[in-house]
Amino acid sequence: MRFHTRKWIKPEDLNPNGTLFGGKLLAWIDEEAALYSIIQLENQNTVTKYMSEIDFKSSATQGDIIEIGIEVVKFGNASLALKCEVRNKMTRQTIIKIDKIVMVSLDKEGNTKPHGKIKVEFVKDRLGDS
Ligand SMILES: CCCCCCCCCCCCCCCC(=O)SCCNC(=O)CCNC(=O)[C@H](O)C(C)(C)COP(=O)(O)OP(=O)(O)OC[C@H]1O[C@@H](n2cnc3c(N)ncnc32)[C@H](O)[C@@H]1OP(=O)(O)O
Repeated sequence: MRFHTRKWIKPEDLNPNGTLFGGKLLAWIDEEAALYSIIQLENQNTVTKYMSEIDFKSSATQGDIIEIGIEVVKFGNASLALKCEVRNKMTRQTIIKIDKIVMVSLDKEGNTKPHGKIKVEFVKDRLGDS
């Protein structure tokens, strides 16, 4: 799994108990999954369809640095299934794991649109040699 994004936990990210607010973390994960999928599928009209069980294994507190990892589970027809792990950058302790996030590629009318992708592509490969 590649951990693309790091976040520094600030006061505005905390719940009243002084630990990382779960909703904030889910918003970051959703954005990460959306951006990853938009780039992979080369379609800005890509939406979150499904998230499997969410298991908060540990928390984070102010000043912690966390990192968000995404890995492809499966390229479907219009869908892209991902898995996600968020961990503490320093301790490597897992904060959350989501086994399946399904993103779906849509057309301008909001109907599913086959994306035609079968494997992870890297931007450098798309640019070619020129
Ligand atoms: C270069 C950089 C540019 C940057 C540029 C930035 C642009 C900045 C834009 C940011 C964008 C952010 C986006 C954020 C993410 C949201 O916030 S998205 C908002 C929340 N999500 C929604 O509103 C989606 C609402 N749902 C829907 O509209 C409809 O359910 C959908 C998505 C059109 C799908 O309709 P449907 O009838 O279920 O379609 P269906 O054909 O049955 O299924 C489609 C696929 O989903 C799969 N699926 C359906 N249900 C399930 C399920 N329960 N479990 C698993 N898979 C399922 C199916 O198996 C199928 O897979 P494929 O066989 O095609 O591979």
